[in-house]
Formats: sequence, C-alpha cells, structure tokens
Amino acid sequence: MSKPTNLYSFPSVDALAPALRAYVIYCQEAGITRHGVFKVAVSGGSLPKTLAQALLAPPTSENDTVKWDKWEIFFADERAVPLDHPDSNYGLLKAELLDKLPAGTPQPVVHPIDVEYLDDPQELADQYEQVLVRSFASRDSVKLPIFDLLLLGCGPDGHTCSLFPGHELLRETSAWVAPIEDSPKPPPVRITLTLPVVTHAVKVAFVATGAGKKEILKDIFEEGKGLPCALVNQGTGERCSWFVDNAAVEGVSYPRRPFSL
Ligand SMILES: O=C1O[C@H](COP(=O)(O)O)[C@@H](O)[C@H](O)[C@H]1O
Repeated sequence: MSKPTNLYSFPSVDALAPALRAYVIYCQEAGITRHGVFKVAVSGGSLPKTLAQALLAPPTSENDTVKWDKWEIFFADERAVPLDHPDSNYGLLKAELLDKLPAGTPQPVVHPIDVEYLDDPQELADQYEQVLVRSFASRDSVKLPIFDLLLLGCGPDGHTCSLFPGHELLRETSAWVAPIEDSPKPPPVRITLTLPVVTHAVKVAFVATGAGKKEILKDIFEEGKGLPCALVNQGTGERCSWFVDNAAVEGVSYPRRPFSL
C-alpha cells in the first residue's frame, strides 16, 4: 500500500509561499532532469495568487531559481469563455503571474484553450487533448500523459479541476480531457483533465487556505466521502502534498508533516 498524502500546514500564506516555491522548484529540477522541460498544469480559483506570491519572490540562492524558459504550462481545467473574460483561468494566471514576470524574463510556453471551439465543448476538450498528445507524444504510444506537477485548488464542496462531487465525469476512464456542461459552480461549461490523468502525474500539490476550507478538508482527510479531492489523495498517496494554512485545517485530525523535500 502506498504511503499517505503529505499534509503541510503553515501559520499563514506568507509562511506557506516559500515552501510552495521550494517544492515547485524541486519538481522543476526533476522534470528538467527527466526530459529537459518542466510540464506543469495549474488550476484557477485562489491558486494563481498564492502561486504568484511564491514564484515572484526574489531567489534566495543559486538553486532557488525558477527557470521560466523550461516551463510548459497547461491548464488543469478551463472555462469555455474568451481568454480575456473575467472567468478565464488563463486570464487569471496571466493577470496574477505571467504579466508580473520581471522585464527580460525568458518566457514559459503557455497552452491556453483554442477559443475557436468555445461553442462546442466536446471539440474544445478534444482540441485540448490534442495539445497534450502533441506535447506528450502520441496517444498510441502514451497511455496517459505524465505531468511533472499538477498545481490544484480545492473548492469548498471538495471539487478539484472541474471534477465535481458525485458527477459522472469522475467515472471517465478513457479521455484525457473532458467537457462538462453542467458545472454546479458557474460558469457551467468547462473542460477538465480527467481523474486518471490527475492521478498519473509525478507529483500533485494542492493549495488550500482560509477558514472557509476547514469543513471540507475535514471531510476529505477524515472520511473521504468519495469527494474528488479525496479520490486524488487515494490515487496518488505520497505523491500528493497539500500546502495549507492553519486556518484551513483547524480541527482536522490528520497528521501534519514538517515540510521537507
Ligand atoms: O472553479 C474552480 O474552482 C476551483 C477551486 O477554486 P478556489 O477558489 O476555491 O480555490 C479551482 O481549483 C478550479 O481551477 C476552478 O475552475
């Protein structure tokens, strides 16, 4: 049986951010060693702001370098809206992080959705899957893409990516990317990485902060309840790490680990 998921708790977001940075850089170096680039997928919601705080901080040593030109950035889920729409996860990451990279920073490769297909969610998902196929080699030779890191959020209902509690998409076994047209959280039409792709990643990191998350973290870590985040924990074990602040895990009886790489 695999070892349990790592739960790292910090007094504040300010204390969490340097640890998240160290973890991402560790995954970056492993990815570069593995295949010369760092393939990472990111969520929307509250994640990009904390991620930006972590990654835009000045380096503290030579090894503490974000090698942006080696990054290939994908989206763990995306809403079927134009890229400059307030609901766009790409737009959020751009505003919070990409636009704030210091002038002259070598740019990452970023893979947004193809907005030509916004009116056809299945095609939007299929086209994004093709982006993965091209990046990770063909579907024929690769059963599932293996991201170096997935950076995920956890909604107050236990959803992650656009995988919602009790939704039939949780049973998807074939597609890498799937459409959802009845998301309980607006906007209703989205695409998402599927559970097999999420659990296949080399590493998965959740970031969840604030007291608003403590009830659902209790459910996820104590009972599971088939919640999407709990399914990711079960499918990844020790490959999965949660970066939370104390407010988000107050009253959660699951062993915290001191953060180390
Ligand atoms: O709708 C979404 O919500 C989740 C969670 O967001 P948060 O604000 O509670 O952190 C996010 O991870 C996902 O990417 C987004 O589309």
